[in-house]
Parts: sequence; C-alpha cells; structure tokens
Amino acid sequence: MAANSKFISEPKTAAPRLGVDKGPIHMVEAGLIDQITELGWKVKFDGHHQFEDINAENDPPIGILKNPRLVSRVCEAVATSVGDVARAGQLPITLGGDHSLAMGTISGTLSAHPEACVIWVDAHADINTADSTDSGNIHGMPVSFLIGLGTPVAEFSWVKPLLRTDRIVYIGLRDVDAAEKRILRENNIKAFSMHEVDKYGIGKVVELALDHVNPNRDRPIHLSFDVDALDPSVAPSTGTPVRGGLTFREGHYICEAISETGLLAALDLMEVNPSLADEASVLQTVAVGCSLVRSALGQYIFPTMK
Ligand SMILES: N[C@@H](CSCCS(N)(=O)=O)C(=O)O
Ligand SMILES: [Mn+2]
Ligand SMILES: [Mn+2]
Ligand SMILES: [Mn+2]
Repeated sequence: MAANSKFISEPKTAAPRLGVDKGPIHMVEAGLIDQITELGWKVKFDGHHQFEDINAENDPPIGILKNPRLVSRVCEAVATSVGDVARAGQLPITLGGDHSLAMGTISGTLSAHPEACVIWVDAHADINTADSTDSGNIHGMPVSFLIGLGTPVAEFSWVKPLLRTDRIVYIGLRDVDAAEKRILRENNIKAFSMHEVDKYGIGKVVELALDHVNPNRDRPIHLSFDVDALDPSVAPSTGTPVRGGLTFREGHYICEAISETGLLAALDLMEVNPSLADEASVLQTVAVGCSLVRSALGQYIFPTMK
C-alpha cells in the first residue's frame, strides 16, 4: 500500500439518472477522509473536481451515445489526475459517480502501471460498444473503449486501447446484454457471475480471479467496484439495481482479499446515487460505499492474525 492515498472525486459526469454526481459528496460528508486517515493513511483530498458545465444543448448525442462530450472531457481529466497520482507513488481513489469514469481511471492507472490488471466488480459488464449499445448510456461501455472494441468514436480517441483482454476479470455479473455476452465470449474475457459465486463461494472466486489476471501476484491491481454488484437490499441507492447480488460480506471480502495482496494500485467506488431512494436507503448505501473503501485499504486486515 502506498504511504499516501489521494481522493479524486468526480461528481460532474452526465448520468442518465441525474444524481449520481452527488454520490462522492455524500461519502466525503459521511466522514470517509477521517475514516481512512484513522487507518494510518495520509490522505490528500483536493476537493471535488468541478468541470466546465457542458450543457445538453452543446452536447448532442453522437449516434445514440448520450452526453458524449461531457463524459469524454471529464474522463480525460480523470485519466490525467489518476495517472499523475499513481506516478507519484500514491494510491488514487476515485469516488463515483458514473462508471463511465473508469475510462479515465483505468487509462490513468495503465499509463503509470502498464502491467496492471483490473478486477471489475459489477452486476453489469459495461462492455457495450458504440455499435452494440441499445441505451446509448456510456456507463455501459467503458470496458469496450479501454480494450479498443467496436467502431471508434472520434470524441474518445484519447482513450488508448491499453487494457489487454487477459488482464481484466469480472466478479458479480448477473445482468449482461446478449451483445455483451458475445463480446465476452469472442474475446475470451473471464467472468465470475453470481452463479459462480454461489457455486464456489466468494473466497474461491477471488482466488480464481486473481489466478487468472495475476498468477504470480506481481502485478498492480486496479479494483473498479460498482456498488450495484451488491444486492439492492445492501446498496439500494444506485442507478441500475439488479436482484440477486453480493451480500454485504461477499462485497467486503473481495476488497479485503485484494487489500491482503498488498498490490492494490487504484480503487474506484462507483454508482452511489443519493437521488434515487429514501433517506435511510441513501444513508445505507453511502455507509456501505465508505465501508468498502475502508476494507480495500486494510481496515479488516490484522497483521497479528496472519
Ligand atoms: N447493459 C446496460 C446497462 S449498463 C449499466 C451500467 S453500470 N455502470 O453498471 O451501472 C446498458 O448498456 O445500458
Ligand atoms: Mn451510471
Ligand atoms: Mn458499472
Ligand atoms: Mn453496474
């Protein structure tokens, strides 16, 4: 674990369901910075990044892709920030916010750690291409851009195809479009769906996932955690909830096991959307998000127990 961790929270992405940009603010206001400091990390938080407001009139769809210019500019800025933090030997933590941001965070990580692998924890594969998306919501597409799949979109030409298909593995999938299933199959991308979690248990799934992308446990790990990977009863206030998700403990085990490797190089905690539920559900989801971050940063690892 790097001596420092740094907060980069990007509230300003255009999300199909408004409000996801407020997720980071709620987590910081819930005291996450102090909570991480108390774990022994030196936290550098330079405030919630504000991005020029590109209003919808100046950002018409490209094909059916929604808010393409805003999403692209925010993600490119995030890529620069995350890359700078990683190159300085710090651990970038990005609070989302729309999962489209992972185009930026993972681009940043790979610019600093070309050998890094990605653990993508999500109910969804987020691998639709500009050709396959039905919704035009870019939060369902970041992985395809990072790998370089589908017809290129000029607005996103800054995203270089740096992510190898054998360096990403999914945990928690249960809502994957037919086109995405074909993309995963054709590209031999490894995925442990909720079926495998039920079948093998989360401990074995995490071990198998790491064996696939990090067999010698010598590659930096970028953990991109979408809270909708958790069951909606655990994290209700999120944009695309899907029943039959990870339990509270399964979600935390993933973070703890990656923390235990000592290889965590970057963390995204995404899709907390405080505008979608009653206050108690929002507080619950924000608290779970904060708890997952803490567990990825070693809250539950007690060296004496090794
Ligand atoms: N596959 C669907 C849903 S994508 C859900 C995106 S997220 N980031 O997992 O909430 C689509 O492409 O719109
Ligand atoms: Mn979203
Ligand atoms: Mn996602
Ligand atoms: Mn999701």
